[in-house]
Amino acid sequence: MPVEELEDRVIITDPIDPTNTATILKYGATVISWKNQSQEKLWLSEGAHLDGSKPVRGGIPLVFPVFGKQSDETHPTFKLPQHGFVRNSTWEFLGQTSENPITVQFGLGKENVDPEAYKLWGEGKYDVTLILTVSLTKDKLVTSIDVENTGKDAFEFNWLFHTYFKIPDITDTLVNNLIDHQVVDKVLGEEYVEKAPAIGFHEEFDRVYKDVHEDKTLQIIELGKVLVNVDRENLPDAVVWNPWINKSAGMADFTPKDGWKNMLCVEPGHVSSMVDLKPGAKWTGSQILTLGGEIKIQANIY
Ligand SMILES: O=P(O)(O)OC[C@H]1O[C@@H](O)[C@H](O)[C@@H](O)[C@@H]1O
Repeated sequence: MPVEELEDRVIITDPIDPTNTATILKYGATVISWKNQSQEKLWLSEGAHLDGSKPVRGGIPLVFPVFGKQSDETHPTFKLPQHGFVRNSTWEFLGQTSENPITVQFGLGKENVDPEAYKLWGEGKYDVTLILTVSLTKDKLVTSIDVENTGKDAFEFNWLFHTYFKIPDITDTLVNNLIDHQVVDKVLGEEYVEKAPAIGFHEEFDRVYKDVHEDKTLQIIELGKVLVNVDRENLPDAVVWNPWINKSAGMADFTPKDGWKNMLCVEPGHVSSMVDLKPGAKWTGSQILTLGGEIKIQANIY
């Protein structure tokens, strides 16, 4: 069956090769598994809560309308909890929209969000409709988000696909094509220009790369082999995160405790600035994940 709807999740299967599947939890519309030839490509904590009691630690949680915790106390998103309210709301399964590539959609409106949480966003005056489209082919997983302002007031938001990749060993892993981009280093509390042609990992890592041109493919490379290519449409920023030893130890839902060795978040988003959406307007952003292929080196020519 190419689309199987269970009570709490939807499983999609590539009609050409049934060893390619994706599982989307209705809670948060979180993609919790992407298997290619039966091999899992996303990292999911063994301690992740999948029962709707907490945002999922792993997979592809969705971040909206605020990334992190807003520090500007005058902004209408400032009261919201870290990463907003869509990762912890239950989305509606809207059904299948295409057979090949197998594609499904999930929707979220004000009525699906806990009213107490919604009130924290601009005193609850905004109206928004979000549609998540998930599409799976042989070697690709595409997630696209449509944000529509269905209310009378303009609003501003961040968007982020908080993607956790499963990797064999973080110390053997590089991410390329971020050279010469402005970066906010949240660990050092500094902003500078990235000078490494490929970044490596040997301690806690939490950086927001700003305005990375869309033509840049971010490749996760392990021992000279491309694991996955991360492409983006309308998502100018990329967060790269690994909590390492101490941060992982402090997260109750992060298990096994040495799981940081086998995960890396590369997160396409619109987070260093906010999207301003007028009443009636619509905005779309996509994350395109493609497995394998050649190493591609791209300098900052923009
Ligand atoms: O624990 P949370 O809310 O899921 O956030 C996880 C991480 O998400 C990343 O996107 C942030 O850059 C990190 O600073 C943060 O720690």
